[in-house]
Amino acid sequence: MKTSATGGNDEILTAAQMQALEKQAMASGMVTGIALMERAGEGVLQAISRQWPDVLAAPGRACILCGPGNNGGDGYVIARLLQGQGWAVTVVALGATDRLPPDAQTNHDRWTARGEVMPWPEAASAMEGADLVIDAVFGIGLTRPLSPAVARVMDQVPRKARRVSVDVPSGILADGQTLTRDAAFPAELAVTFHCRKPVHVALADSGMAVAIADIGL
Ligand SMILES: NC(=O)C1=CN([C@@H]2O[C@H](COP(=O)(O)OP(=O)(O)OC[C@H]3O[C@@H](n4cnc5c(N)ncnc54)[C@H](O)[C@@H]3O)[C@@H](O)[C@H]2O)[C@@H](O)CC1
Ligand SMILES: [K+]
Repeated sequence: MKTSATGGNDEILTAAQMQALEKQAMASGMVTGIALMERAGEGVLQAISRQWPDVLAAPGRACILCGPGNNGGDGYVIARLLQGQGWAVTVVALGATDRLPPDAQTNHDRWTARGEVMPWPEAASAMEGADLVIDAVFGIGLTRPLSPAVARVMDQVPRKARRVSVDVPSGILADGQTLTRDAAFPAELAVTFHCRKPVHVALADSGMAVAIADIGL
């Protein structure tokens, strides 16, 4: 199996088990959600560097697709970190950006102090010519098939770009059940957190690179 571990461990947790673990860690005061989100964003960049050592060394143009939950929050962290490394970053948001969960909202607001957020209908033009496309649309919170408007964008992701999914490729359920619409982000690399979720085993077997980022849980 092509698992390039960047930390984490060998267990496999379902989405519900992972959510419970994060909740417990935050409730115990061991870590805050905002710290976990920052580590998640940093972990994705570290995993990209390990997968393709040349990519981050030569800043280019990145497009980050951000969803309505905490997976989107990770995307806003990545946008800020990439911009700090000299990348030209375009962020595209799915849905309203004033009703995000608190940690995602904080990172959205940190991003908008630095750059713009484009609305979802502009996703295809925003991705055009990008060297790196990051999928932070849905993670372990996905519960149903992508809407047609989201599925269409997944088909338009430029294949010349390096394509990275945060946690789980959007459109695929972390626990591996099949959805009625099979559109999903065409990731080359998926970077998950703490440990793999059930679907990462099958994704790695199908040839996708899967990295595990240690977020200190
Ligand atoms: N503080 C935290 O909770 C952390 C969360 N992390 C990230 O947060 C992700 C989980 O975040 P969330 O639980 O907010 O969930 P997601 O961000 O995966 O999904 C957001 C919301 O989208 C809605 N949804 C589900 N399927 C949909 C569909 N097909 N179309 C439209 N809307 C749909 C659901 O209501 C869901 O809550 C993880 O995958 C990981 O990337 C990491 O940042 C680590 C810390
Ligand atoms: K994702």
